[in-house]
Amino acid sequence: ITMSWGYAPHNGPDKWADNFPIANGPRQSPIDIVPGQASYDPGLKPLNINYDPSTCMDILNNGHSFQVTFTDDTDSSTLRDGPISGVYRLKQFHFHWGASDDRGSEHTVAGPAELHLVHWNTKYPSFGDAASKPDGLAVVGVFLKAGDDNPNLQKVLDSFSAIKTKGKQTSFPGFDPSILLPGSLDYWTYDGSLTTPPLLESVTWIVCKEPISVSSGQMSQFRSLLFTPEGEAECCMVDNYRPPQPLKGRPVRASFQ
Ligand SMILES: CCCCCOc1ccc(S(N)(=O)=O)cc1
Ligand SMILES: [Zn+2]
Repeated sequence: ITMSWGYAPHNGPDKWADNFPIANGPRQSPIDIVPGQASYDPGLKPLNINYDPSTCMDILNNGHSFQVTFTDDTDSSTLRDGPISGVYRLKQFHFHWGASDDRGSEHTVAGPAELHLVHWNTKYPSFGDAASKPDGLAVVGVFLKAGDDNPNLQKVLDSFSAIKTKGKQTSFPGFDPSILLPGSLDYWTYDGSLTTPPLLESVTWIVCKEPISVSSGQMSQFRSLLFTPEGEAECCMVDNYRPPQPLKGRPVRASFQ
C-alpha cells in the first residue's frame, strides 16, 4: 500500500523523508526568512504579473489543501521578470494554514496562513515536466495577516460548502487572483522546493514582503474544510504547513532596501 502523506503525527513532515528522501536535500522549502539577513540585489526586476480571469476554471479539495486551477494551454495568465527569465504560466493557487491564528504560514515571517500562486516555465512542455527541472517552477508566496475581513478572499471562501471533503470539486469561473496580491510587490527570493511531497527542488520562491489581511472569522472558514473524504470520520483541514527547513548556505535576496 502506498504511503499517503499528510500532516498527522504518523504521516506528517517528519515522516516524509521515509518515502521522499529529497526531504533532506540541499534546497528544501519553506525556510525561515530573516529580513535583516537578506541581501538587497539592485539587479532584481519588479514582478510582472498578468492574470486573465477567463483562465480560472475550478476549485478542488485535494485532501491536503484546496486549490483553484487554471487552464494553462496559452500564455494568458503569466509571471515574468522578477528573479526569473522567460515566461511562466499560472497553473493553480492554494493556501496553507494553522489550527489557530498564531501559526499556519510556511515561510516564517509567520502568521495564520500563506497563499501560493504556482507557475511553470514555458521552456518546458508541461507543468509535470517543469516540476522536475531546477528552473521549472516559480511560486509567489503571500502572507496572510490576522486583521480586517478581506472581501477579495470571501469569493473563494463562499465556495467551500461545495468542497468540504477530500475529492470534491466545483466550477469556479472568472476569478482574478491578482486581487489577492498585496499593494506592494516587494519580495524576497531564493532557490527552493515544493513544500509538499514530492518535494521536488524545482522552485524559484518569490515571497512578498507585504501581507494581505484575513479576519479570524474567515480563518474559521478555512478550518471548516476536511482532510477526510465524505463518509469517513471527520478530520478538520488545519496545520497543513511544513515547518522551515535548513538554509544550507543558500542566499536570500531582497528586491527592496
Ligand atoms: C509533479 C507533481 C507535483 C504535484 C504537487 O504540486 C505542488 C506541490 C507543492 C506546491 S507548493 N506548496 O510548494 O507551492 C506546489 C505544487
Ligand atoms: Zn503551497
